[in-house]
Amino acid sequence: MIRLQSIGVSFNTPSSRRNPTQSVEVLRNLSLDCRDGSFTVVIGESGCGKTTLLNVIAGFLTPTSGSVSLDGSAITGPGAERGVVFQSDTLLPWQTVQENVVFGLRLAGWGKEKRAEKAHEYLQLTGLADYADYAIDKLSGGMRQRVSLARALAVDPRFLLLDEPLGALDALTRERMQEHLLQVWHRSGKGMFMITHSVEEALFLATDLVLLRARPGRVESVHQLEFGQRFAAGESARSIKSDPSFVRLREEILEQLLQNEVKHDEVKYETNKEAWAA
Ligand SMILES: Nc1ncnc2c1ncn2[C@@H]1O[C@H](COP(=O)(O)OP(=O)(O)OP(=O)(O)O)[C@@H](O)[C@H]1O
Repeated sequence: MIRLQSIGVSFNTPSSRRNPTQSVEVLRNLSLDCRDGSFTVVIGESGCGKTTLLNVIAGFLTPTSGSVSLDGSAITGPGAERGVVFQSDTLLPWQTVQENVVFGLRLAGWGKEKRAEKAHEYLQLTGLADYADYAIDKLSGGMRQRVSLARALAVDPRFLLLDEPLGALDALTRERMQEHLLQVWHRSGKGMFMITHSVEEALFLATDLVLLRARPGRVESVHQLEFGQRFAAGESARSIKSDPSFVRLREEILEQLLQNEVKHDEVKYETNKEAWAA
């Protein structure tokens, strides 16, 4: 289990001559548990500290206060047990799909045959088995994100940390990718920690939906959900997303996010209403 205890993060901002040591508090007293095999999704207004939180878990950033641990051992830097997938893929365009997927294994000294075996396993899991020899630049955005997912999974992490992995995709591809993510989560048994701006996506995927409140970033509420499990058990995405309990919760959370935002900025309320609902 990944455990965040009373995390605080402050950044020194570009200083003025009058106030050379200005610091901005981004996260305050944030505690959260990410259980093995759970699908934790974090949502909250822009700038509330979601990526900062992911960076703390990934070990890219040391918190100013508090502690972050994996099974009781302090996280002090990046580690193979926590794979990261970013919004824009970081694939090597001159290599094939398969070469990209086994990139980390090659660095770890795996032999050719074992690499091919692993690649096959994860290309199957992400629905890319027929594209192993394709060049990266011949793939669509959704396929590229699936390659990123397969590459992160191939080194067998305990947790996958996903920073808005579907944010750059068109609406239809995004829906398909949500389903893919749930299948991968269900079949691989990995713990997922994901950031999104879409309330519907968060509700559909999460077992643990975390709402962050901004300035400074802190946990507002955590919802235990089972819509994703229903999809994994065979119910269709459309049936789940149109279920009255899903729609009601979507509206409640949307309203909560908008209320939080309006407290900061009256104008934002109207302009952001559509974006949240996307
Ligand atoms: N290295 C840094 N130095 C100074 N300020 C930073 C740094 N990293 C992030 N911030 C600030 O911390 C705040 C939170 O940023 P973060 O990227 O974590 O928010 P977010 O919720 O992920 O935002 P978004 O939804 O827009 O991606 C922002 O105000 C940002 O400007």
